[in-house]
Amino acid sequence: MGILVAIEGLDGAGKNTIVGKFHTAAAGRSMTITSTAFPSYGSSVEADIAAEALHGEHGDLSESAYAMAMLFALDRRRWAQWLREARRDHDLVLCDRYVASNAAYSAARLGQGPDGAVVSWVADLEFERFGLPVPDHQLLLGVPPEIAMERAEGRAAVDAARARDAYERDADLQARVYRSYLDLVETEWVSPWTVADDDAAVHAILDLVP
Ligand SMILES: Nc1ncnc2c1ncn2[C@@H]1O[C@H](COP(=O)(O)OP(=O)(O)O)[C@@H](O)[C@H]1O
Ligand SMILES: Cc1cn([C@H]2C[C@H](O)[C@@H](COP(=O)(O)OP(=O)(O)O)O2)c(=O)[nH]c1=O
Repeated sequence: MGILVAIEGLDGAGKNTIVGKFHTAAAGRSMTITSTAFPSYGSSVEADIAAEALHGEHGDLSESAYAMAMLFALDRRRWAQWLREARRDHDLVLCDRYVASNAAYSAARLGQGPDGAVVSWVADLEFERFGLPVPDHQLLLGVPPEIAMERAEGRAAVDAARARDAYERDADLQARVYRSYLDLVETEWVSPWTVADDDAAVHAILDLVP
């Protein structure tokens, strides 16, 4: 039985990059590791519809914070059993975004705090009703909005497939999402958090593996 760790942060913070660093570092410590990423584009219709909405399709769908959160939650629900089995079979299971993404982005969109209605709704929906495992630990990449946005812009400039979506273009939203994440950290939302970046983050999390 290993630990399930959610990696959180803004668009462009470096989540995908750090997952690669975890795989390399885990090999050096001969521990078993597996990872996944949400939204799980290409393998679930809900994730694809959410992405299309964020890129301007489906009329005003992306205007509804609750509709978007439900799509992301339904996408994740498909992975509930995989996640439980992965934690049983590996020392470390990483999720590039997890339920806290839904909490942070929804709260930011609706102008609510960590005790607000949408954050409780997300936790109840995903953990209680959909049976997703509560993460053992959560890592917030402490990269502030200005830097994360620069990185996302740089990525979009070299890779047309990574054109920025409605959330990524909205500097004000990114600033509010970062604040929401810090609120979740401060209230230890659902499990303990570490705020770190780069190698320090990798070492801090690997040291938690039993
Ligand atoms: N520690 C870092 N320092 C500088 N640039 C980085 C760092 N980590 C990632 N990047 C770059 O920033 C961009 C976004 O990284 P990525 O891992 O795709 O972010 P995310 O998955 O959080 O959206 C990429 O172009 C990546 O090469
Ligand atoms: C997984 C997830 C993402 N999001 C948001 C965060 C991102 O801005 C957006 C798309 O996810 P993102 O991680 O940016 O996907 P990609 O980098 O592969 O395009 O959706 C939520 O609001 N809730 C969620 O549960």
